[in-house]
Amino acid sequence: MNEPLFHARNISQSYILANGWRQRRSTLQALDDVSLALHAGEAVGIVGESGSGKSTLARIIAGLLPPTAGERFWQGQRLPDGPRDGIQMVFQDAASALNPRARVAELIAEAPRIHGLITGDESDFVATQLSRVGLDPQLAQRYPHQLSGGQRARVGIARALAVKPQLLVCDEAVAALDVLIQAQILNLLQQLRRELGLTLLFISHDLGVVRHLCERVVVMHHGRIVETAAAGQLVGLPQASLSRS
Ligand SMILES: Nc1ncnc2c1ncn2[C@@H]1O[C@H](COP(=O)(O)OP(=O)(O)OP(=O)(O)O)[C@@H](O)[C@H]1O
Repeated sequence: MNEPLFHARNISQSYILANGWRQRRSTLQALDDVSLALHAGEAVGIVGESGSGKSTLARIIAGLLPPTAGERFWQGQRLPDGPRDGIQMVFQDAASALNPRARVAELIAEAPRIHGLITGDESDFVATQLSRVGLDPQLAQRYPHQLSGGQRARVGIARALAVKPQLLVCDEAVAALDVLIQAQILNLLQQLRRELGLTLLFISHDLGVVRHLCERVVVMHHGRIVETAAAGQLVGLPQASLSRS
């Protein structure tokens, strides 16, 4: 197969914990030598029980957390620590991920403005981004608390896409939504993936959600990748190993 779009190689992550009143320190190994390659245009799911390291890996891939060990590559070139426009993240709880004091227009326009990606009128740019995720452009003047959960999730996706990423990392992006809205957001992600040729990394504790969207599924357990399979082949995986503890 050709060069992956993105490659995380031998990633490990330890967190230092301060325990109790004596502040004794201990180390928690959240990721242990994880490698993952993503090819352009594919949708890969990561499933695993609570605490298996999914969010830690997502944040490292997105450059929001420097790993204790390991390297990231973009089209074969080693990436320095830190975020980059080509990789964006959509978070579980759009309510807390979106600045409550910023209007939707500002939430969407801020990063592309800084990166010089808005060439014409800024409100037209925002309207286009909102329409693309199925939102009425008039919502641009609202604050996050004036939106429904589903609308906030769409704003979170619009904000991530506004800087034209090639890789979208979704960390439990639909977990906080009710089932009907979840299905709508999954369909939107599917449609955007096709339209924009996105590569998707979709993290969830729910195998059903992952199978809806992804061709390939990676299973994590105790900070390691223990299985990689085509999504359809994971039908028989014990649900208990995926449920939240
Ligand atoms: N900032 C942090 N400081 C210390 N420990 C952390 C930190 N973030 C995560 N951990 C620990 O690292 C391990 C992996 O956590 P992580 O959130 O990556 O797992 P997860 O699979 O995403 O879990 P969940 O499905 O519950 O979100 C857990 O034991 C967690 O308690």
